[in-house]
Amino acid sequence: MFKDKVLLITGGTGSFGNTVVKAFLHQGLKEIRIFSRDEKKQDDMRKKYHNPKLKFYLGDVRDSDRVKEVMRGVDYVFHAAALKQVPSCEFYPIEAVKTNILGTENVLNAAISCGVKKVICLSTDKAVYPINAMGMSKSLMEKTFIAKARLLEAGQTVICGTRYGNVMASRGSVIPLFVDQIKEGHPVTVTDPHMTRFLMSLDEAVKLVMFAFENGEQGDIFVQKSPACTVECLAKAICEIFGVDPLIDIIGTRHGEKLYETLVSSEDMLVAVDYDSYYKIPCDKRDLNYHTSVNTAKSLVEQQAYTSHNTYRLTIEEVKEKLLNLPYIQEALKTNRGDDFK
Ligand SMILES: O=c1ccn([C@@H]2O[C@H](COP(=O)(O)OP(=O)(O)O[C@H]3O[C@H](CO)[C@H](O)[C@H](O)[C@H]3O)[C@@H](O)[C@H]2O)c(=O)[nH]1
Repeated sequence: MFKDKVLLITGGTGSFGNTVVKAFLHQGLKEIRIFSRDEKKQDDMRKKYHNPKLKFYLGDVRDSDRVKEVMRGVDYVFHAAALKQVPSCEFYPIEAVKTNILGTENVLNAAISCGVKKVICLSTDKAVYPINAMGMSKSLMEKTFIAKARLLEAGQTVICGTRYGNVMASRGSVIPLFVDQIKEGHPVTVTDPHMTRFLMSLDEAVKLVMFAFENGEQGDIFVQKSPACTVECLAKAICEIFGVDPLIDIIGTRHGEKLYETLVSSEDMLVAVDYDSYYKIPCDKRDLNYHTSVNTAKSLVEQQAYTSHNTYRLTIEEVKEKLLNLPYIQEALKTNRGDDFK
């Protein structure tokens, strides 16, 4: 499917981009374009892979002209560029609007006008019943691509999306933070021990995008069924892996945080299609003339949302097993054995 094709990854120097590149660089693609803002990260990636099929383009999704230039000749887009830290978006919400919503609109407009075959937009569980600026901006990103998808005709760009839970050990997230705190001999800072988050690995995130890529039709959103754990359980599991006694500082919930996350809302569960490991939330293709369309909408009966509180809850042992499979943790354990941290 990828043979001789050009793939563009926006925000491609991040954890997701690196995992995709590792998985697809030797899969017969003609070119993988990495579009991102940070020249240092691009240079690091260039040196790391040292492969002529990997092309780097500096720029920002906020700049529509630049996005158009980079889009020429592209077959497929994985749109991962985003502001994704919850607390920082709370302080600078308009920055989240510019990158996550307007940036997405630029990417989609350019993709449609350049005849790109398919775009997969990466979203998050925080876009469902959003209470923080990051989630709200991602929710509007979803609305933006669904609205565009609804108007596109057969043969035009297909736009669909994926929603993730927390990707374990992604940059700036809690797992590397806890590991650093342990290495420095500090207590781990837990916001609320009872807070739950869906856990998925980067490999699973890439598999989800590939599932969406292979199965997605106009406006679909795909979600991976994922287990969850409490933050306390995660903190204890990491301490045990590194052989230190769990020293926990409770710091309280940060701006914009929820006790639990929702991957599929109660309303979307009514229409969600079950694919064993995934849910597909199809696009409601009706237009505004509701009185003329055949009524395909389901009545709003109470349906349980799919949340990190009601999904499978991992035990400490199970979290440890998942952590030990992460290259990040394996690397951290290689460089420092437990006794170094005490
Ligand atoms: O010092 C800290 C920092 C965080 N946490 C907790 O750890 C959990 C995970 O926190 P992260 O900062 O790793 O992740 P968030 O849930 O805030 O958001 C993350 O998950 C999102 C998907 O839901 C996006 O991928 C986003 O980019 C990513 O930061 C949260 O319950 C948080 O309260 C702590 O206990 N202590």
